[in-house]
Amino acid sequence: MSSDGSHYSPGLEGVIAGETTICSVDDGLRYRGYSVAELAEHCTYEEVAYLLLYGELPTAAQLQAFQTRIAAARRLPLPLRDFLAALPKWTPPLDALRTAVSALSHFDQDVADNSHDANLWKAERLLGQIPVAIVDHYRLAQGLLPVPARQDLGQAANFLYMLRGSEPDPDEVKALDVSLILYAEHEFNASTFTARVIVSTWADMHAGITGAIGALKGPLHGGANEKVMDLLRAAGGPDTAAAWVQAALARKERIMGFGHRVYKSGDVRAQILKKYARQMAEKSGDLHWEETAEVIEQVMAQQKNMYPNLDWPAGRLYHAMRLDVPLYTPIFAMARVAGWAAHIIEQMDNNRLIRPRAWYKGPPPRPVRPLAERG
Ligand SMILES: CC(=O)SCCNC(=O)CCNC(=O)[C@H](O)C(C)(C)COP(=O)(O)OP(=O)(O)OC[C@H]1O[C@@H](n2cnc3c(N)ncnc32)[C@H](O)[C@@H]1OP(=O)(O)O
Ligand SMILES: O=C([O-])CC(=O)C(=O)O
Repeated sequence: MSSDGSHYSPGLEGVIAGETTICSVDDGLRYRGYSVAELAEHCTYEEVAYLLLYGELPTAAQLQAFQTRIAAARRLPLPLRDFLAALPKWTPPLDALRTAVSALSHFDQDVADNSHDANLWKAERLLGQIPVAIVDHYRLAQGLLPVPARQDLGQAANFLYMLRGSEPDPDEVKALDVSLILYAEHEFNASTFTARVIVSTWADMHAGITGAIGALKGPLHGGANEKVMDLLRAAGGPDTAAAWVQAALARKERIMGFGHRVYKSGDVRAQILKKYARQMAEKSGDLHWEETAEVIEQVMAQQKNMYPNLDWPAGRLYHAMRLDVPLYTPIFAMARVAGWAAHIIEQMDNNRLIRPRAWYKGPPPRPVRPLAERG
């Protein structure tokens, strides 16, 4: 293929860069053929993670065994916990998680085994370890002792339990669980594609997921959910939000939580999670930010024909649940690890090195002048 740009699409927009059986975005969002709306209504995050990794929804016995294996992995090697405690207090939780996943590779006996089975074992262990890494680091940074994980709780409930050290509220567990399901997978998004590129060199699961967390950080991708509350606070309230967003658009600012590379007329996940964000705000007795968000949605639709993505309700939901903002992108990572791992396994099971070409726009061929002749 020539490098003259005839196949070039900036940002790879619209380019089919691989095959997958995990997720489709064309006919509504589906994981392995199931609509996310149905999965969010009828399943738990663990059922969905099993579906993504193994290709089918689990039977009750398969789910029980899967949950037991994940729960058994819910602890960190002590040297890693000590290292997390030693990080500067201002270390962003997502950066600490990226470091933790990289460090976990040194303690995993199967790190160099890229077989299908070993990749599944490593994925299950990471499903158990990642929430612990997030919460242990968070508590240690606040001078609090980590709370040991519970074996009897699902991912959402155990996360809230470890964070607060108290029995989690069932409504909060359900809302967080739905957000984890909706965040779990999304085809060839930037972080998943990063993971696939990394493992296409025959690196390993931990390398792929460490890189994926790095890619997730940016505010054009996972980092957007941490910007939502800043934006709402800047907008002030329902009475000032329209003028604020119009002025922000006039300044050519991006409204975080709006727009999407694939969805140009709305993201079904944002509709699903909006209901939970509102319910949780009602429960907290404060609808101020829901009402402010409503005004911003109207202005964005009218003026830009642009609609919310999943990060928009997720930021508000987590705020209504009294979670600190720097935990929001780590929660995205804790959910997306199922999708990342499924894609890593799919890539490695049928691998070809991912190595595209670039359209060269630099200087034409020219001779090297010896150092003494330059200047
Ligand atoms: C779960 C997720 O990770 S979803 C993504 C989360 N990210 C965000 O919410 C960040 C805000 N959104 C954005 O920046 C974008 O919509 C993206 C990056 C998500 C997708 O954008 P792309 O498909 O690459 O479109 P692109 O960045 O080329 O933007 C096209 C035009 O729309 C504008 N635009 C895109 N998103 C927004 C936005 N949120 N607010 C205002 N304008 C926007 C751009 O400024 C650009 O305008 P121009 O043509 O006048 O320069
Ligand atoms: O698909 C994308 O570009 C971004 C993403 O991860 C998502 O929407 O969940």
